[in-house]
Amino acid sequence: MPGRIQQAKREFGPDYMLTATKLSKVYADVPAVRTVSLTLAPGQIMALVGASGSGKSTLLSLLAGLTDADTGAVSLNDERVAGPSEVLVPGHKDIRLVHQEYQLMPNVSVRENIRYALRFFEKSYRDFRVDELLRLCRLTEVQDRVPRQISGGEKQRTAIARAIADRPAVLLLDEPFSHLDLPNRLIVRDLLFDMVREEANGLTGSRATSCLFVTHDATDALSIADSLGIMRDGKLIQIGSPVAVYQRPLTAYAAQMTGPVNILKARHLPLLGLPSSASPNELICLRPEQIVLTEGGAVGTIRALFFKGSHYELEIALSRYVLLRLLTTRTDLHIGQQVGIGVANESVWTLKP
Ligand SMILES: Nc1ncnc2c1ncn2[C@@H]1O[C@H](COP(=O)(O)OP(=O)(O)OP(=O)(O)O)[C@@H](O)[C@H]1O
Repeated sequence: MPGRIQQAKREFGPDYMLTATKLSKVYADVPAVRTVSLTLAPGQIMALVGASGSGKSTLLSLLAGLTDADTGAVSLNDERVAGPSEVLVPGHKDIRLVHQEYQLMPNVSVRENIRYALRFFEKSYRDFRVDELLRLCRLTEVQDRVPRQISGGEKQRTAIARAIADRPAVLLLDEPFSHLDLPNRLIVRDLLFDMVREEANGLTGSRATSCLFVTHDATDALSIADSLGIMRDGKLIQIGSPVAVYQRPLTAYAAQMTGPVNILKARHLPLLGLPSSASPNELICLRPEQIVLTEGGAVGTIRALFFKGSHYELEIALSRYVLLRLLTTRTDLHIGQQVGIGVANESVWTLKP
């Protein structure tokens, strides 16, 4: 019924743009976050990828209003998100952060954990929404169990269900995939994807939730995010579409954070049958899938061969110093075999130092 849907939209509030401007945070003498600026639009999924200690969790906590920034500001549309030292109850009512530890209430059931997030809603809507969330998050079967009686994946999904129950404007997730096996990763991935997409497209009639998640593994980030940022030593060093960051990483670190890659000095390009570069010490990157096995190309020796299910990953030595990784579906190869390889010149991408 259109009337009810419009009503729901009003109850859940307007769409929000989250903006961080030059955020910085130093712990003792450790600069955890350094002048980070970003914008998260309604209905957008952003992923931040970075090594352990690069400042991802601290940044999430700053964005959620749970840590005071030393400098810079967070705002939701035109409203500043206050830090914990400025308010009685830390956090912002329209921003949810799901921690790595889930933080479920230990002594109440899964159902009650989710229901609690809806305590200010009318009972009939609350019951309807809890059932809907249990179904969406595949928790119906375990709804009467307490957290210690469910698996890690079920805990993770309960935490997400609780966080999205009242359709926050912004959902922040700290390593949502890190402790999950493949089936659970896919469930959580699809859940986030559907939630943001459906609501962004107006299918549920409520406001568009935007989602920012941090991870040290880019695999999920590449497939579900609209925007991918790379964090290093507290800095957001690159941000763009997953395709752009994957294909055109600015640095060796950004290349390595977004997937398997070969990084070599430009002076070795002739070994691959490519023209030598004007700057021989420049670093270049080549993704493994951009190298093909071919007759008549540069010749190398297979040093290692790893079965990956749908394909093999090969390590091919072109010289004593140059080892390349590439992918193939060929099944007739063995270690020590000499093979020809080919690389298109346009696949080569020069990195900044
Ligand atoms: N409460 C704290 N007190 C002191 N230093 C801290 C504190 N929290 C984080 N740090 C430091 O700040 C830096 C960034 O930590 P943060 O947890 O934000 O990184 P991260 O990228 O989320 O790491 P991980 O992936 O391992 O969770 C690290 O050097 C960490 O040791």
